[in-house]
Amino acid sequence: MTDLAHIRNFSIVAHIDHGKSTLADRLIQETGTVKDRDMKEQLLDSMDIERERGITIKANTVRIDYTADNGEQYVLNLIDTPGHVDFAYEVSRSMRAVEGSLLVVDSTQGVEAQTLANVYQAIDADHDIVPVLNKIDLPASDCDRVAEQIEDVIGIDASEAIQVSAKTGQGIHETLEAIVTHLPAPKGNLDAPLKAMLVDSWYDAYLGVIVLVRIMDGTLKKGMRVKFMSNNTLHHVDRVGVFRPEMEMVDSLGPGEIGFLTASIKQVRDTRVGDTITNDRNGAEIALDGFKPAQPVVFCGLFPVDSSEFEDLRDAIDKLALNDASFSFEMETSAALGFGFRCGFLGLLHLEVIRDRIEREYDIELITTAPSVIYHVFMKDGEMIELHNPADMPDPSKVDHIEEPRIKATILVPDEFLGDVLKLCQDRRGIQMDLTYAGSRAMVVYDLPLNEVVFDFYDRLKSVTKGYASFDYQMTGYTEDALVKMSVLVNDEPVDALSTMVHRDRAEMRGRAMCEKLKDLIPRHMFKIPIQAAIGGKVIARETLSALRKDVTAKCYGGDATRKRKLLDKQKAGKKKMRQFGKVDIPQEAFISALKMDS
Ligand SMILES: Nc1nc2c(ncn2[C@@H]2O[C@H](COP(=O)(O)OP(=O)(O)OP(=O)(O)O)[C@@H](O)[C@H]2O)c(=O)[nH]1
Repeated sequence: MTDLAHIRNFSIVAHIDHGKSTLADRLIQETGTVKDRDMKEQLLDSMDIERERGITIKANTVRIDYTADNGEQYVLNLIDTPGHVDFAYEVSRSMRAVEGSLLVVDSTQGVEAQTLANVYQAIDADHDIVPVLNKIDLPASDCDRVAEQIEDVIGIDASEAIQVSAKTGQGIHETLEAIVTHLPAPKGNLDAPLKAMLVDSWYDAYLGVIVLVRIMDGTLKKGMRVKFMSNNTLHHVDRVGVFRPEMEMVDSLGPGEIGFLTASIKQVRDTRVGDTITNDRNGAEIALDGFKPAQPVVFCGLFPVDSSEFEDLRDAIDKLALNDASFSFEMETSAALGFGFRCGFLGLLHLEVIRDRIEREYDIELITTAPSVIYHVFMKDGEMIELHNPADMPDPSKVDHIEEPRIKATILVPDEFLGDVLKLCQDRRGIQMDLTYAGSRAMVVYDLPLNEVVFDFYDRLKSVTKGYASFDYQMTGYTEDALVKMSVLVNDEPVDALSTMVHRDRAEMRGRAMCEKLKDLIPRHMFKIPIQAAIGGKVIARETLSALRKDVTAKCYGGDATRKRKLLDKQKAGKKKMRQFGKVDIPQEAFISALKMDS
């Protein structure tokens, strides 16, 4: 157990790619926490997929021993937090477990939208903040300008910002000293009953559920019985330990410390993030302020391309959900796609990560239907239905009105692209709330419908600004609008997986665009195929895919049977990734591509 005065708990907040993980690696290396030969790049990003995509998904933790220039021994606990908007909630909960933050800003870029969003979370959690200007080894680094920007835009003192290159190691020692001298020691009472905050939990194949905790008061000891206060369940603590970053067992953890426990818990779902853990008897009476649970905001259907893989998909989803309480699912049947699951995600990146993991780790090819947000459908009889799937839209004659979720989006963009960004937001039914300048960059705040953002807004934003814009959002609430369900019919059969909710004024444009896209995406068949978009019974757009006249084997005149078979086999292989709708084959990519909008 370490005395409180010699503990510092901190997190690193940064915009994506500003060097948070590299800096964490450097801090670990400089203090000899991991031997040089064991050092891999981005040590804290443990999952393969994270390493490949270079993004941090789960919060990770490491305990670092550091002997400061004053000769004293300190324990530094770093909780690494994700930088992407989808995981803003994970950032907020880990923030509550520490007292300070390093604010990392790339000195060649400056403050970005996620820098703001994350630093505001740190300020909300009452953190002391040490600004760090990273990437000073690069010629484009401009520390004075960026320090000024931090003061102007964020409003914190940056006169003592530390200049660092996480790449070369310059400034790392100064950063460690600043953590010890500028960040506060945690507070806590050793003699009080145990009060530990459940910060995070995940499933480990060998140890069962691992629970990351921050001890507020009292002591957590191996062998003791504890109570989870949210549901009064009792558990026998069989291991207590810390991350260095590998697990190291210890006998106990005291106030201010961060570590983990295991207690033969089988499912992540049995551990509620934000819960308070205390003694089974004479425990704390008042729990810590709970956190809000993560709510999925984007829903889509996942179906196996090969329907015989449904059970495998169920297995994969069950396993993934064990480790990810923010991912929700229920079984879904679709006339067109057969059996599958309707799944809820924190955002699009979360969706992509889960889909990739199913395809890659479980080797199941998937059809992903159009992502949708949750609509509130108010019926004439006063009932309110939460609509997760446009295919379940009730009969419109019984609907009184529909509300959709809206967001407050903050976009930072260099001046020259401002016009394009405003146009994009306007086209997506946005309402401009604010426009300010910080140097040569504009900061625009828009009120936008979430449904216009979930699909490809971020891709479009990146492409119209050549990657220079940064974007962050928060949900604000629900408002009523003129929304309708648009269905798509291929060869006169409705394809429910392609139905979407759209604004009435845009329905025709969207319908036309979708039919044109589908016409390109669906291969020609031996017969003519009408492709239609409709609202209720009314067709609003139509394209016709003409019939394929030539038989692929026709040119193999003569009787070369092998060649003919080869050609047919080739055609079959091409079909593998398609699903049949009535008599029509629709390729997998059509489901996503058809919904991408060009504006
Ligand atoms: N030249 C230079 N490159 C750096 C420095 N620090 C980080 N990088 C590079 O910048 C890129 C992003 O760094 P990361 O550490 O992955 O950024 P991050 O903020 O952790 O990103 P996420 O974990 O995805 O949020 C990587 O290619 C790093 O190698 C630095 O000081 N100098």
